[in-house]
Amino acid sequence: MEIIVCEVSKSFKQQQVLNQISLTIEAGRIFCLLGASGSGKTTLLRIMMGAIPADGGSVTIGGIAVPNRQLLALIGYMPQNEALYEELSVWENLKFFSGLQRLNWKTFAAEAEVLLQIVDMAACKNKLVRDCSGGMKKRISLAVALIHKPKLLLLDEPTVGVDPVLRRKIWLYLKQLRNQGTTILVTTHVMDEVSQCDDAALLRNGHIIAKDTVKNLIDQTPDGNIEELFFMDKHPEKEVISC
Ligand SMILES: Nc1ncnc2c1ncn2[C@@H]1O[C@H](COP(=O)(O)OP(=O)(O)OP(=O)(O)O)[C@@H](O)[C@H]1O
Repeated sequence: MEIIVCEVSKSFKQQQVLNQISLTIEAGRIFCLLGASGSGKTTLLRIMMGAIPADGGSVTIGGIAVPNRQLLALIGYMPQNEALYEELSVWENLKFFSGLQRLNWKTFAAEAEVLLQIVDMAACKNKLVRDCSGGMKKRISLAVALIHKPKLLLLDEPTVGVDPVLRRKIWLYLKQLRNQGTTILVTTHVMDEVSQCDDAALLRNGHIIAKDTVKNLIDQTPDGNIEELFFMDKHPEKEVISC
């Protein structure tokens, strides 16, 4: 599902976080939104799915203007801070969220087993979420976002705190989903993650300072390090103080 972000702006009180952001995310690609902590990645993601309103501009997903209740059924959202029920087990959480998406039992059970294997939580499926570690909660949250096989995945820093072996497994799975036509948007401030993606946009001081295929972005740098593009920004604005 193609996402078109058109001149989106957002301020919190006096602080302008997003300044007329325009961006097209092509369907069936893995797109990375890269920016420092506090640069507005989560804010943009939340506007894209209609969780918070923009002050100006518009977002369409698959040609439908956001916010739209029907669209939500097609989106899998993994927030940065897990929104799980601590008093329920891992399995019960998956069951609860699949119920919101009206999955029947058989479809749910088959999909849940597969996802728990992928995020390496199959052996802990009866554990209460409150007894899980931060990294485990992250993995459960990813499984929750995927349970209804969404056409669009919005993943806010999905692999933070995940060990390298599992991270590789998760990326392999995301690429498999991409190959089946799922559009995936991930935010990160970790450069390594960008290389897993097809396209990337760099967010700085409320602006997109570069956007292209990851390959083309790497080719623009002297040493193959996309991070360099932040230093090569030709229009550095006054640093935004975010606290
Ligand atoms: N509801 C809110 N009220 C006030 N300020 C907010 C709110 N949400 C976000 N902000 C501010 O907007 C700025 C951007 O925050 P955001 O969470 O979008 O950044 P981010 O790039 O996702 O950061 P991180 O990588 O640390 O998660 C920050 O300065 C943050 O404090």
